[in-house]
Amino acid sequence: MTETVQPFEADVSRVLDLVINSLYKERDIFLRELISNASDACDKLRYQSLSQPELLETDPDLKIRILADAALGLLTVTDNGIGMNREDLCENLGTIARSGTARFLEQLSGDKDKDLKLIGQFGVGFYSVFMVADKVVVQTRKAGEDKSWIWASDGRSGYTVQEAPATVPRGTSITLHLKADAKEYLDGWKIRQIVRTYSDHIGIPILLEVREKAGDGKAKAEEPQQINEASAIWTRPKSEISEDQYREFYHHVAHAFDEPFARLHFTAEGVLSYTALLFVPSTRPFDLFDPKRRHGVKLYVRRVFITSDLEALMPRYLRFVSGVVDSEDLQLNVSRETLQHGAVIAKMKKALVRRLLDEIAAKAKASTAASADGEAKPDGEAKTKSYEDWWAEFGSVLKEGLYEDAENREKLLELARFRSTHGAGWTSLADYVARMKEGQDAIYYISGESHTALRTSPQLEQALAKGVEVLLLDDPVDDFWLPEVKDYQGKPFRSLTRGEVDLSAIKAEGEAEKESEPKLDDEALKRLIARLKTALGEEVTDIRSSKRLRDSAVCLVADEHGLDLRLERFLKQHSQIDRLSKRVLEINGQHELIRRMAEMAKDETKGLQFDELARLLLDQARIVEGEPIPDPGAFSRRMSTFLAKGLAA
Ligand SMILES: Nc1ncnc2c1ncn2[C@@H]1O[C@H](COP(=O)(O)OP(=O)(O)OP(=O)(O)O)[C@@H](O)[C@H]1O
Repeated sequence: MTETVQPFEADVSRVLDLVINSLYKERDIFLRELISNASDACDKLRYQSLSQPELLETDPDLKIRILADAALGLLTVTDNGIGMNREDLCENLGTIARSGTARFLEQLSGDKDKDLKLIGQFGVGFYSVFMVADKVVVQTRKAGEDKSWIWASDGRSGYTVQEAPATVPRGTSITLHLKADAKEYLDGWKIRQIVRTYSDHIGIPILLEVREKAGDGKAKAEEPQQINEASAIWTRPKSEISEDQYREFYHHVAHAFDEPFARLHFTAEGVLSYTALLFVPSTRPFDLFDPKRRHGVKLYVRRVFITSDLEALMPRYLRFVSGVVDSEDLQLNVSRETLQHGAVIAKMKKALVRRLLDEIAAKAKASTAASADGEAKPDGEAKTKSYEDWWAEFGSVLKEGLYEDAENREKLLELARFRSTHGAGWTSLADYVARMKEGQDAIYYISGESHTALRTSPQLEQALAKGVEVLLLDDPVDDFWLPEVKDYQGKPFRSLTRGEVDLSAIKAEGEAEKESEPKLDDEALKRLIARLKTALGEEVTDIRSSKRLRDSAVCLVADEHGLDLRLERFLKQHSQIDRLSKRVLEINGQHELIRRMAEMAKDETKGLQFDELARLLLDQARIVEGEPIPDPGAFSRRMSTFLAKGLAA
């Protein structure tokens, strides 16, 4: 019975093209992908058999077999795991199920080197077989089902699925018709070398059988031999695991292909007994902000895989962590529901989070020490990322913990890095506090869309003149944790764009007071403010003399009890609020324009002109703040009128 060829989903075709054309030099990885999938399939079956032992049929010893048949030019990888039915085949091998795929494809630039790096991070899975095979046949039967299926494809036109004429053993068998230039994969030595390099961490036996072509044209068979250690890597002593083995295991569990940034491997004994082998990636996964992102930490109970998406095991803000936690205490047949709310998981989570944060802190410390040394790193270390570079990719996620996890807030604040007016790089809060000026009792910050634009905000003029450091917060998540966190080491966080800010108590050496310049006296200021209030009436909540401005004439700030300016804009953009609230307008009594306006305010014949100027001033403050001006046409007319007057004078 033949079936018509079904086309691959568009994404699959694109990924196939990329894989075949760009990863050519690394084609050994196809075998790693097949073994990785086979091992996952065995894990899934072992778990399901806990509640349905009959699924194991008469074949309970889970294993992976590789058969290299030189006479036929075929390489077959077989597992007796969970298997696939017709729907599984179409869904898993005809589409790309992974949620980040679309974003991954969007990020491809057409620049071969860059794309290669991306593909390396993404992982290519099953489709990598088409680098070495011009035809692939999958025979499979799902555990507990009678029907067997055959899926076949040349990796170009699409695929066919049909029911197999005879029942096949449970599990999946994938046969590659090797291309003429890929016959090296029939060599036992080559296969052993690939398995040693990439798949040595696999916890179930991998058996290899090689059939060579004998002189008489007939096949000469070798007895199948086990070619791996077949012990789960996390159960082995640390001293016996090489860096390469750790890395390959990380690639397997995380479905990632970067260097891990940090690793945690330990066994806890006592009230709770478990082993954890966890990894922190160095490159941000594509789907880090995808709500459907699969959870990265797998739960095992006494070496049996249980689940890979137990939310209770890792907090959301550590969703980039992947690896394995293997418990000795849990019941094997306990339901997911019970696990999710169980005390054992909660306790493990607490300990895991603490140790992970400590490990990241150790990385931060080592990275700072290394950059302070300024020594050239040995070759092996050159690849490791600095903590700051790592933070740039993962900081926004970790900062979610500042409002989600009050218990670890202190640790997270120590880990956090920010842009600030002190240099171009990142700073820690500890370093900020160490640099605070005499008389300074708060950590000043300003938040907005980009730290480069923030550097020239009028609201930080006084602070800059006094040498007071200001954090430049340009990550939207900052607006969410700040209201919760309030202080660091007893020093409150203080926004420069909200409420009244008075820096006069801060003593700063060599402070260049603008003493020489004339200043409006209190009386004149009061009068001007009253006059501005009549002109701008309903448009602002208040008008006051500024203690934060130095060079600019005006700026906007939010009410002490209102939302910070940027948070409000952010909420509006995301339709969480209908409109922005009214602002406070601050004026700089030392600015020439403000002084001239004070003069103008005394002259009643210039009333209309004053009103126009006041509106122009307010619009100017809005523009600097990046806020919309309500009537751009009127703004432009006023501007032209005053410019023309200025030129005529
Ligand atoms: N030997 C197998 N037995 C059972 N299911 C399999 C087997 N091989 C592949 N699959 C199914 O096909 C899916 C797609 O496999 P593929 O290798 O392309 O992606 P993946 O394993 O999900 O992720 P990655 O690309 O990172 O390896 C798997 O998730 C699995 O459901």
